[in-house]
Amino acid sequence: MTADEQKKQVGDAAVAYVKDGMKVGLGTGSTAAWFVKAVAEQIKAGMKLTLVSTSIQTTQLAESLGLVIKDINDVGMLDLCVDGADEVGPGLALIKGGGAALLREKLIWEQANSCIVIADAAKHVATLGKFALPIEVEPFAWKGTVNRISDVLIEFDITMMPKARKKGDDYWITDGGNLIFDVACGAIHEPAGLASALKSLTGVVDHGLFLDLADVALIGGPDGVKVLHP
Ligand SMILES: O=C[C@H](O)[C@H](O)[C@H](O)COP(=O)(O)O
Repeated sequence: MTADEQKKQVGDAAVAYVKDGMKVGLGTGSTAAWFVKAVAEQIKAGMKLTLVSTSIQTTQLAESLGLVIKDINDVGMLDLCVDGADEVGPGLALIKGGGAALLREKLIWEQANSCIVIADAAKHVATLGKFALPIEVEPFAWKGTVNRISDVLIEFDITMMPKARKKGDDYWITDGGNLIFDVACGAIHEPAGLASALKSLTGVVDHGLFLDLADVALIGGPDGVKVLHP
């Protein structure tokens, strides 16, 4: 079973958690895209949902499928958010942001009563950190911010320095107008400590550690979908 088949498998499986009348957050990325497509099928079949999106990319996909995306500020608390991840670790601690959507994703996740992460089996790991941790940085005075990020990383025994994400020769700019730096941590032994130390830095808008946010993980694989809880 290919990774893409597993992504479809979990995107389809997540639809079982969606009930008529719910307010639902749509995640970003190649896995979440399968969920968006499955939701579009449900709506075609008559289900009524209020939908919000975690990125411009997802809004474009949803609208191309005929879905209506509402402004999160007009919707209030969500019943459910379904999104992909780059790594799913112990306790359903996650690394997200491989698609640079981490800030809007985290805002939507924090405004949802229940969050489901969907991923193919290769992303289920014993220790977070093989996937480079994305950090979203305010562009003004970014060099100083990156120096302070590097100091924090050293405190956590992470010796790899932040690397600016680029699109060709240009810096990658997020939907919110910020820069992304990726850190090849290797292994993150203290995710909670690292998360709060990074978040405390002026200039760090947010980072891709999603801790204590996922309520359920659906992990794809040849033996079917595994359902995990924190
Ligand atoms: O910024 C992007 C998101 O956090 C994605 O959910 C994450 O990168 C996983 O994407 P994919 O399903 O394409 O691997």
